[in-house]
Amino acid sequence: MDIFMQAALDEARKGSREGGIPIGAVLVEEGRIIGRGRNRRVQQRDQMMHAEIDCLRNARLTGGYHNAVLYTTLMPCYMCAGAVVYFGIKKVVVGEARSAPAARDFMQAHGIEVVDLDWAECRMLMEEYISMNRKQWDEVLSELNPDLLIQQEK
Ligand SMILES: O=c1cc[nH]c(=O)[nH]1
Repeated sequence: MDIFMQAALDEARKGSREGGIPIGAVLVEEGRIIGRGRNRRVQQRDQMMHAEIDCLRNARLTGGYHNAVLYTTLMPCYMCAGAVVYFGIKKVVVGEARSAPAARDFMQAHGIEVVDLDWAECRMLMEEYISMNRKQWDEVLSELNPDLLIQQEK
């Protein structure tokens, strides 16, 4: 069991209890969690508030995260992947990558190591959320840049 993915999952579950989208993230440096966050789109009515962004906003300032690893329950989207690249994070560990089109290739093209654990718990949490909130999740997906989606299908 990966304790850091478990911590990200705890964030996702917290989000779910708040009525939000169950995606969580933690930032880890030298074996310690220095930031935690969860998707708060619904709670704060803020479409920028993805789990990874919330996590980075909450992270302790250390003068860069070059030695940090980001754990996130869902493969990061392009916005979150951009933040990962911006902050020089070198490794991202992902709970699952099936629930949404995402930016795996973009991160790898920037030299970031991406580890996909494909955890059943992460998948099930999202599957349950999507089945009960189809309209809300479709709204999230409809925000994605269609050009990027077409590129992924190729
Ligand atoms: O919180 C979220 C939502 C969608 N995609 C992400 O990468 N994070």
